[in-house]
Amino acid sequence: MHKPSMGKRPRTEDQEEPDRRKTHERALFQCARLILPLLHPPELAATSSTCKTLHRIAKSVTAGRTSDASGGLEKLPIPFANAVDGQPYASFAYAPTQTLGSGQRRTQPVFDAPGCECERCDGDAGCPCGGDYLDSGELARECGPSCRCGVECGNRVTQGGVSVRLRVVKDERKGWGLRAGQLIRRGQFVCEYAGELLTTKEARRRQQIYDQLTSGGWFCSALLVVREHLPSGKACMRINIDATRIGNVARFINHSCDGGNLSTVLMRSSGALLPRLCFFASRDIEEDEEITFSYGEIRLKSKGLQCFCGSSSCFGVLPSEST
Ligand SMILES: C[S@@+](CC[C@H](N)C(=O)[O-])C[C@H]1O[C@@H](n2cnc3c(N)ncnc32)[C@H](O)[C@@H]1O
Repeated sequence: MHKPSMGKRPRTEDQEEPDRRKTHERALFQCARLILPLLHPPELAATSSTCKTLHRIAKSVTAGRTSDASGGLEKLPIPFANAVDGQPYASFAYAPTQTLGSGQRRTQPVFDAPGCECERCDGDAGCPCGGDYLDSGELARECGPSCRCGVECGNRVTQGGVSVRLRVVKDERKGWGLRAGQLIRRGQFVCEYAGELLTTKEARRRQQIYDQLTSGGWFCSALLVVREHLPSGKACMRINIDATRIGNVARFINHSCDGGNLSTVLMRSSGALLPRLCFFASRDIEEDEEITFSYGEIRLKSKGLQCFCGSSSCFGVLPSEST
């Protein structure tokens, strides 16, 4: 005789379906939360239109990118603001300090600077690494890896990243630009120009590509060439920093023919391999004022990109040098 079973009745396929779907959705959600933040804006938009779950995650990725250009890599968030068009943010990989570009060998010439032996360097007139950045001309020194003091030393102001409030704001004619999010006092450190350090050969190769892209439409390159004259006066060291693909907030600083409101300082940290290009406020900068500097004096291309700096000394054309 057939006896009814007292245990659980086996579930039908129809009953299992919702559970299976939930498991799939959970797995999709977890994968998407890891993968979507890695996508470029067009891929993110395409993915977002495939289903509600991905749309929701893509929206939160966009909101995160818009609220902080540094993606949490600086002490303070650096939000984007755009009242010009629908682009919520600019896409690039954020690096708070310089990185070695492709083709660069890892062995760089070491700058032979002995570090200091101070217990505390703050206000210590005897510290050999110190100096007043604004009055030091274009070259300055800070404590660094070969010093006895630690990272908290007051003579390492450019090594902690951005510590003033900044915003990236879109302008109709100049594209994205950097604005002060607070009053910045004369002499305050604003940011370093961080990007990929390139060999001159690689810089020239990239510049050619960027020139072609720029002539073909709206493209902004951020390749900066810095020339440092060595004390002998006979030689010149050249530093090529490309912040176009990998860089920090300095890649948004636009040019001003009157020199803008920043001083550029080549900063050497005692014992560090290479100097870094650092920006300090050359005067008080009001909240919401655009932060600018001069890209240079030379204009090789008389028909170069039009300048919209708006200063009374505007040349009408952006500086252009042979790379
Ligand atoms: C380093 S990027 C600065 C950020 C850029 N505006 C963006 O949208 O990413 C340099 C480019 O910005 C634009 N730019 C900078 N200063 C400008 C100015 N004064 N007038 C017009 N365009 C400017 C040019 O297209 C230039 O090639």
